[in-house]
Amino acid sequence: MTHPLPTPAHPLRIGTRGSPLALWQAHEVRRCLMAAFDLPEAAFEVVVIKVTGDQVLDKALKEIGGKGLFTREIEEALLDGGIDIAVHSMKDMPTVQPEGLVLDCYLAREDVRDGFVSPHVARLADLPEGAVVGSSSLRRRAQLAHRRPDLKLVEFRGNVQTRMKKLEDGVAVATFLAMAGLNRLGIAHVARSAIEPDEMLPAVAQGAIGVERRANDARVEAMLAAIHDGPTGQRLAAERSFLATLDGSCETPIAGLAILEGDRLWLRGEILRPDGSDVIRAEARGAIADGAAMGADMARHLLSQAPKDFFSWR
Ligand SMILES: NCc1[nH]cc(CCC(=O)O)c1CC(=O)O
Repeated sequence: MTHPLPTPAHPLRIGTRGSPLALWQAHEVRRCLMAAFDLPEAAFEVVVIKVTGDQVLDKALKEIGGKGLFTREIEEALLDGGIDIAVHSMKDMPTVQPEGLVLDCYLAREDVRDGFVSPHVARLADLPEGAVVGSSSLRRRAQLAHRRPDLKLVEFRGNVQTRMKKLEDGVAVATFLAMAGLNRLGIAHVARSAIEPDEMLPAVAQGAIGVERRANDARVEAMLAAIHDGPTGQRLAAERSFLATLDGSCETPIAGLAILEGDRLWLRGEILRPDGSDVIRAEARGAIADGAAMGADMARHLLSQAPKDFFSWR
């Protein structure tokens, strides 16, 4: 390191949302940096930033206007210099960052699968005819409606505890949470089973933590390079290029997953109508270095297959 490292007197400020999962992720980034540079905990300061998306719990996310809802205030703090890095769930991140910010550091990816959460039913396939399931994710709702048109879908938001209470109260018999979040919070047991990607393809970048920085901050750039996970970067390059070409966000019914197989990359993607009446899927295999091009090609292929009115909900 040619740059001075942070010290307890001049700590590196890590910006995050205040949810339990977001805090865990910020502390994980701190742990990685402490280990990489042999620094004490006091060389870092975790700064909690309130974001619009966390304060509006009574409305469906898509009503309050999706993109950047959980990130805007954090990115403003980063640009203003109030924080030095920002930690995000990559699943929630738009594919384009504001001028002056860069998002190219990813920690090693967690479990990418969705978890099936239910006090009564062991697996997705065991849901009885007409069962009520709770989810506010446009992707999960569309995938379920497609697979099981008999199910009744209700909106479900709030933290894990709130959702578990709703299940106990009988508001729904099951819901879905990313296994990554449950694993990180040490509560994977609330999921009765993990849903394999061929049954429910996860959201692009699900399970990956990203660290955003100012483009002109060379010290932070060098520090983040030390904790970046290359394979996760290769997978997200393909998935996020797919998403970018579709012009989607985490609140649109788009799913995508890249898996590395030796020196090859296997990419799967799908787009759905929100009511599940239609799904268009594709998959491709190619060289890892071609991941971004594969993602864009796959997106264009899906778009060319989609009927004219497929995106009329946008
Ligand atoms: N959209 C909310 C969100 N963003 C990231 C995660 C989970 C952790 C991850 O995927 O990295 C979740 C909650 C969920 O889908 O259960």
